[in-house]
Amino acid sequence: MTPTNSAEQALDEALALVSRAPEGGGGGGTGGGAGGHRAAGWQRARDIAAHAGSTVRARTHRVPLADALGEVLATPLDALTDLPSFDTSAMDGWAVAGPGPWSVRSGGSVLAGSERPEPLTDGEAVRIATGARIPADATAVIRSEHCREAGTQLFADRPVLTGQDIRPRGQECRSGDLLLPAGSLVTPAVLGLAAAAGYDELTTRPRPRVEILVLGDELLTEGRPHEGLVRDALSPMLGPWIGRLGAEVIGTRRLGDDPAGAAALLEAVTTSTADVLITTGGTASGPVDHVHPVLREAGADLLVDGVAVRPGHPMLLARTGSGTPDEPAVRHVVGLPGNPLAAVSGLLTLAEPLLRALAGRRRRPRYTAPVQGDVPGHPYDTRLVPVLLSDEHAVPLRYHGPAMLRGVAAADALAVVPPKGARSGQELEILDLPWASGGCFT
Ligand SMILES: Nc1nc2c(c(=O)[nH]1)N[C@H]1C(S)=C(S)[C@@H](COP(=O)(O)OP(=O)(O)OC[C@H]3O[C@@H](n4cnc5c(N)ncnc54)[C@H](O)[C@@H]3O)O[C@H]1N2
Ligand code: MOO
Repeated sequence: MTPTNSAEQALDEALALVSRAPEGGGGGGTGGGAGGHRAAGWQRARDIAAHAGSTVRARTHRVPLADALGEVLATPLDALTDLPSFDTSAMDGWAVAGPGPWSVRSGGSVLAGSERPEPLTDGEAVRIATGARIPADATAVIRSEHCREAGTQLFADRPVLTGQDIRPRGQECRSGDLLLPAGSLVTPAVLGLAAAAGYDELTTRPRPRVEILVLGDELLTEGRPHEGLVRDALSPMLGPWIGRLGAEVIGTRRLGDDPAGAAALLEAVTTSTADVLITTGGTASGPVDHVHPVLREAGADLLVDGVAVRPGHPMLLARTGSGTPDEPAVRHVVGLPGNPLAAVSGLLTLAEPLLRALAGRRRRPRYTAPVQGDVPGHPYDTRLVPVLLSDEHAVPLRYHGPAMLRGVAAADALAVVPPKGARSGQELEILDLPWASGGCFT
């Protein structure tokens, strides 16, 4: 089974043959692309995007614990207390002092959270709960199932070791110990640790702010496509997706293909309060594709202008502002192609590494999976193909054409198919979709 759309592939290959000159391997080189773009190799484009994000001066803020989820620690997490902060019982049972048998102290149990218990005298036992404070001079805790009461005496069923089932103060950490370094991702586990260690707030790097601009006159916001108009598939998809990438989406706007749309785009590129503008459509060389002209007019630096990847070829990354006192705001623009799967490709190729770096997050560890079935390749470009992940294989899905979302909507991940394709069983790099695994906590 070769679960690819071969007719579409043939067309893509034919187009590539007439529109670009071959570049050795396509994985790292550059070459003439759509509209004279200089396409970066796929991996190189990701590296440029990650580097662009890592060179922006980091902001920090102090937020309540719950708001820090998914952000990155801007300062080390030092313990504000010993943990545990008192000697505590690890089990429900008896705190005892010295060798047994012990005389049972009357007057109830020592419970978790109760006030400081009276010290034990040698030969004495008191009933104790898990998490309760150990009375001074106790030498061990005996689990309730390992001893028996007879009258006012307590007998152990097995030898009792000094210190058994007592968690001594500071066993996990001492006040001031480094628990996690700056740069750690705040996961649910980190929130738990921070709370245990006494934190109410954390100092983190704020999420990068993203504004989404959806370009196109042919887009409907409701109902069925008709009369050459299509539903806007990107507005509903991009906001939540970009949120899952760890960014804060401050707004999504739709702009027309007319001069007013171009003017609004120029204004956004030059004055938006977002760290990153993500545009869709208008990246190619059609009569109303005004992303390039607007970036030129804004004096933006084009860091990536086309990528040797299918779909998604005309995607771009640009930067405005230099971070100097004259131009304090550095702003990046990610131009995603309008074709919906091409936009997804741009999201994973450029937006994801850029946003990760701006958020201060480490790059995702790379991993591979063997592909099921031969996968045709583009002659020079990398392909990103929606796959389902089974226990053993990445299984390519159909409906992966640039204008289609049917494949990716059913997918766990995209597989990175090198130029010229892959043989069945070949290990392919896998790009997880943020909801499938390894995603953000948003
Ligand atoms: N002469 C050339 N033409 C094209 C080239 C090329 O190299 N030379 N590249 C093709 C490729 S590859 C892609 S991808 C597209 C990129 O086009 P744009 O980014 O300029 O996008 P548009 O032209 O505005 O739209 C393309 C396509 O996508 C539909 N679209 C746009 N926005 C949405 C949306 N929000 N929801 C759903 N569909 C959307 C739009 O209707 C078009 O069908 O350019 C090729 N052309
Ligand atoms: O094929 Mo274009 O590369 O993104 O649709």
